[in-house]
Amino acid sequence: MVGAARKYVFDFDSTLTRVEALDVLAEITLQGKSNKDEVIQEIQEITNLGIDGDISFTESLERRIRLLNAHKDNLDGLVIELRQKISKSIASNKEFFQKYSEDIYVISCGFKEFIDPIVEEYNIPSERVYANTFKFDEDGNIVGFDEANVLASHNGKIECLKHLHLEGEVQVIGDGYSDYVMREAGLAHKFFAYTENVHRDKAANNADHVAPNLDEFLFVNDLPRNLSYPKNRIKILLLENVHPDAFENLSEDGFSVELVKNSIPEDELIEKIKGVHVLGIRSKTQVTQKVLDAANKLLVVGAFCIGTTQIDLEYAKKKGVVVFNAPYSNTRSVVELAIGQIIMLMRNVFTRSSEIHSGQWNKTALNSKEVRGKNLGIVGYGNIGKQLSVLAEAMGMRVYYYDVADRLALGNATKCSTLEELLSVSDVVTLHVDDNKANKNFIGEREINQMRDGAYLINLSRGFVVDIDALADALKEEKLSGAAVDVYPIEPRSNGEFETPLKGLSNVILTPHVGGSTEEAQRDIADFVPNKIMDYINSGNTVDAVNFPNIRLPKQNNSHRFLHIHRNVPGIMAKINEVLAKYEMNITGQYLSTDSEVGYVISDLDKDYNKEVVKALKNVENTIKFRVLY
Ligand SMILES: NC(=O)C1=CN([C@@H]2O[C@H](COP(=O)(O)OP(=O)(O)OC[C@H]3O[C@@H](n4cnc5c(N)ncnc54)[C@H](O)[C@@H]3O)[C@@H](O)[C@H]2O)C=CC1
Ligand SMILES: O=C(O)CCC(=O)C(=O)O
Repeated sequence: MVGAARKYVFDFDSTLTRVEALDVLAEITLQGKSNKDEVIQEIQEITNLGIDGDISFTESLERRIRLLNAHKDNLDGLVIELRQKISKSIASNKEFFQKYSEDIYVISCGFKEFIDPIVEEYNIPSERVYANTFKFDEDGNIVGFDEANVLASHNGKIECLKHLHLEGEVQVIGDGYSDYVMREAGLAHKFFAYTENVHRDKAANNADHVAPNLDEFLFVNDLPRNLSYPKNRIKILLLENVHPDAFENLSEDGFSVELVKNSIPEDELIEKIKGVHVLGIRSKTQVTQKVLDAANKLLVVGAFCIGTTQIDLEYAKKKGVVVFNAPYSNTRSVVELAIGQIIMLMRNVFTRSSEIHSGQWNKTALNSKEVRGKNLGIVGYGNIGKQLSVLAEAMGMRVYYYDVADRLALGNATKCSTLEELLSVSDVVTLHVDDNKANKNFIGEREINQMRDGAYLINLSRGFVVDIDALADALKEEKLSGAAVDVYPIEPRSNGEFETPLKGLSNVILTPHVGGSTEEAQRDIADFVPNKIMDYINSGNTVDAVNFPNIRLPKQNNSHRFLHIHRNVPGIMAKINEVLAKYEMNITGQYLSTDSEVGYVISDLDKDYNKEVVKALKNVENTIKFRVLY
């Protein structure tokens, strides 16, 4: 860690706090006034003009104080509000302020009356806070400010810093141009543009370093910090148009997120994955061995869907890459579409509709049937199959199901012991088997021939499950009365032209893999998967991972957390603890979970650690990945 000679000069508004204090004061003083919104907007505009140096600071201050119409009594309320609005990463790094208090200064064009009580809690005494002071009249109204204070004048921060005669390297951390000018004037050695709350181009473009939060500032200076690796340095790549909430959730937590609309082919992904820590995909992107080999930083893959066979799960595990999916978020959406398709097929609705679209009136009951009393055959009685079973029974259908696993029958559903049995009794067969590659061509010519003449087939599972040419032949030969297909053996990476042998066939409902594409499902996925990702990145928890031993260990205060992923060979745990003992680390919590291939251990340890221990743990034989969390 760096010696105490360096001095740190912090701005207050929008740096130490998330807000501009005078804006908050305006909210308080203008409460209930009819022109509140206009006045606040005017104050904000004047604030920004002053911060960016477009009007003189003195002018900006005078104009704002006039508009504020504030009283001394309003200041207590302001301090209470500001305490709630400390910048997130400032609040989580209190330790730095406590340890380096003697070297920390606040130079602000705000007011000591509200800055002092806030920074006092961060161990910064009033004598190291340089700011303006208010003028009050005898009734306590704020009527102005001390004009003699250099900070009330344009470029006052330069004068203030000059008078301080600070020794050692001086670093300025602030969001505005008025902070940068101290560096420009040659009084500070470095300027960090602080963008956690507001990104001002003028400050960022002139900065020696842009710090999206205090973690970044502490990281580049190798100072004590809450997170060993700042979140803004964690790169997340989200493909296939995942719901924008996912971007919001992950960006809000501080990660650097890139959103790409479509899926990308293997050769492009091999390039793009370099330096990426988290990859988010849906069903199209293939995460192959080659992609995983190129992924030099990859920690997690989030499948924003149910299916995960597009990812080489075993190889990912071998590389220490954890995979999460959203096992239930779109279940109901698929079920509702299946229900709709059963009715539409049996009533021949799409045929009747197409006729009218082409200018033909054909009122007929021919081949139009109620679903009540008909036999529905569900193949794959998992989450989707079971829910469909319940809804179909509520419509009066008789449900039969077949599953390779032993599944409890819901309601009055009848279990079939073979696929053939199910096919022979069903008026409608609907496929909900999982995306296991062993299910390729599971329904082919032979199986279709085992179906009842005039039956219907629905495939909402995966395209490769059905031999699509055999299905097209059966429809053309009128062995089947209709089909609904949502998934295809080969699907395009992005929206555009598409061809299938089923195109143009009568009573065939074709949809572009939208079984799970409802607003509700996509929003739920965009909440569920990012939460799993954040839980793993921030805490190391792997509960609900699809390819990894599951662990959850509650966060402990005043400890460091080490995550160690290793090949599951005998004696590794002993070796890890041997290293920890050698470096006199006190273990305050430890949890190991293994499967046949890998072991994953989380260790919580006493506060301070020697950096050599990190090297030693990485060097333990059979280590796959090692990460210090905090
Ligand atoms: N069209 C779309 O947009 C969507 C499609 N899906 C597909 O639906 C599938 C099913 O989803 P869930 O019900 O959540 O999965 P699940 O894993 O809960 O259920 C799948 C069931 O299929 C059974 N199964 C697997 N192979 C079988 C076989 N050959 N014969 C009989 N049973 C077999 C399994 O034992 C399991 O009970 C997903 O894997 C995915 O491929 C899921 C969501 C959206
Ligand atoms: O909507 C998607 O991206 C894929 C849906 C799907 O097939 C799944 O969840 O497995």
